Amino acid sequence: MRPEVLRANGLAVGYRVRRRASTVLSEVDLGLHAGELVCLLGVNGTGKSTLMRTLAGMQPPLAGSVDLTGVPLAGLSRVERARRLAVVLTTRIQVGNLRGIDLVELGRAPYTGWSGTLGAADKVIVREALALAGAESLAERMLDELSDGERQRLMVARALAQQPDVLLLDEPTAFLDAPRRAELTAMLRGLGRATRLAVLLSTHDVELALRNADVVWLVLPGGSVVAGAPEDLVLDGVLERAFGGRDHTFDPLAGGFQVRAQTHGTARVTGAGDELTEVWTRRALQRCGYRIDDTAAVAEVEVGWHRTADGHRWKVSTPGGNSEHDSLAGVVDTVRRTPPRSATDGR
Ligand SMILES: Nc1ncnc2c1ncn2[C@@H]1O[C@H](COP(=O)(O)OP(=O)(O)OP(=O)(O)O)[C@@H](O)[C@H]1O
Repeated sequence: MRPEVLRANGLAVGYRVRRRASTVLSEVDLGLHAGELVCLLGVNGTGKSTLMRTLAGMQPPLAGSVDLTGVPLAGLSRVERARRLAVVLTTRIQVGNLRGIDLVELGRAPYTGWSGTLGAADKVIVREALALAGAESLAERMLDELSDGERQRLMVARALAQQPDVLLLDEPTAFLDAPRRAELTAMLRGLGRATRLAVLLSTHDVELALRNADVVWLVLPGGSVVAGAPEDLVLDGVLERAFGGRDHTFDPLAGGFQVRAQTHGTARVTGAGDELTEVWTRRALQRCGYRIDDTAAVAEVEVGWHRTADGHRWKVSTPGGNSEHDSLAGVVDTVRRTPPRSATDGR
């Protein structure tokens, strides 16, 4: 069993407003292990940032305690804490006249003493951190000239330069484009495997978390947190309960969210032998508000396809007649012109 590097014991997190406790999450009993990538998921305002800040020692717990590498966090000095735990928050940093590398070098502060002078070994660690975060090309750039995503990568590099046992990141992918998000998540996962760094990151990117996390901590409505393998949380229906809403639903087959569209009727998809075309044909029909049921006795829309020399050709049957198309845009256009079920009822 990998050693536990961070533990929440009966933790309650929240705020004191006019001396009254306002609890956001309670009875949090969770452990983070060396080398593990844990993603913290939950809908807006459920307490992810509050939990992160409490685990990082940036705000006091309302009850319970946090242990860092087996030692109560509350008993550690700032320097001892900074050598074991690094935090990356989304709050915009106020930067003066600093280059990228100057920011990353600040990550060595817990090791350089009062002088802040970096030795040769510190400089190697800073360069390594820049490389790991994919931020080498940003080293000489001025911080106030960088995009949010570029600055975020430098913040991750600064945290890595701290050489912590535990890395906490609050929505680190918020400012990143999709490839950069996937890249950063994969890098953090790889880092855990290579260096035994334990990473806890909060994110709204559920699909990315499901594909990458070793464990998901899921904040449930009502203020509790459950932990489990991502696949188990999907199969148990817990994820749908946490995220499903009036207007959207979590599709456990696709592993993603769908708008709960008003159903225009039923569609049958009859093409076969080309999985990719099948998936995107189904998605196009769902986007138009159709429920897909290939075995339905009655369907308002039927779509089949076959390969052609330069692509695909789709055949569409609707109550209005049959048509053929060279693209899914043509299919969607035709299907959208099909009256919804209520209008065709009683024909
Ligand atoms: N300083 C504060 N004082 C009192 N209540 C606060 C304070 N900061 C946040 N809250 C409340 O605590 C709850 C949890 O907020 P938190 O920011 O932790 O949620 P979150 O899950 O991180 O949200 P999001 O996904 O929107 O970032 C919210 O109801 C919020 O209004």
